[in-house]
Amino acid sequence: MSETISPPPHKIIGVAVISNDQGQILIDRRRPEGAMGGLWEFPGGKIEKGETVEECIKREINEELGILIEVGKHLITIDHTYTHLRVTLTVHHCRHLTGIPQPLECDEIRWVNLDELDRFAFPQANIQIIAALRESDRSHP
Ligand SMILES: Nc1nc2c([nH]c(=O)n2[C@H]2C[C@H](O)[C@@H](COP(=O)(O)OP(=O)(O)OP(=O)(O)O)O2)c(=O)[nH]1
Ligand SMILES: [Mg+2]
Repeated sequence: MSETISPPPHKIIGVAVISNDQGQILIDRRRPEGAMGGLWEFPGGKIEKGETVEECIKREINEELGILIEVGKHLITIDHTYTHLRVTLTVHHCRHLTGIPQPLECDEIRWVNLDELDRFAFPQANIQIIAALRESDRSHP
């Protein structure tokens, strides 16, 4: 009998690093159940058919947090393979426009300063996002 090895599922995700006028960044805590439960992340979700990454990010942020944002420059794209899952995270800088963020699909939301990010537990792939964010902050604070 032969066994076939299938590759892990691959999720293509648009991710927002949302800044406010105080220079803080919005992070959310994933619900305790399910994959990466309880870890903090930058809000975002799966790109739907026919959608650009910018459209996806805007839609997901409105669905998950009930706010409007402006999607700005591309920050970084990360391809990361977890034990049973591969993710491609396309991350954009975004600016908060209107609405108070609500935890509609997550456990908790916080506005944090860049130097506070180390206090929160993120998925492995986010190490590169946070490094890129610090780098971009150094070059244009
Ligand atoms: N939104 C977001 N997802 C991240 C980050 N880092 C990271 O590894 N991921 C992973 C976690 C998830 O597997 C995937 C995001 O997919 P998703 O939010 O659409 O899906 P999910 O797993 O929460 O839930 P589901 O809709 O598949 O049931 O990307 C991050 O900073 N933000
Ligand atoms: Mg999501």
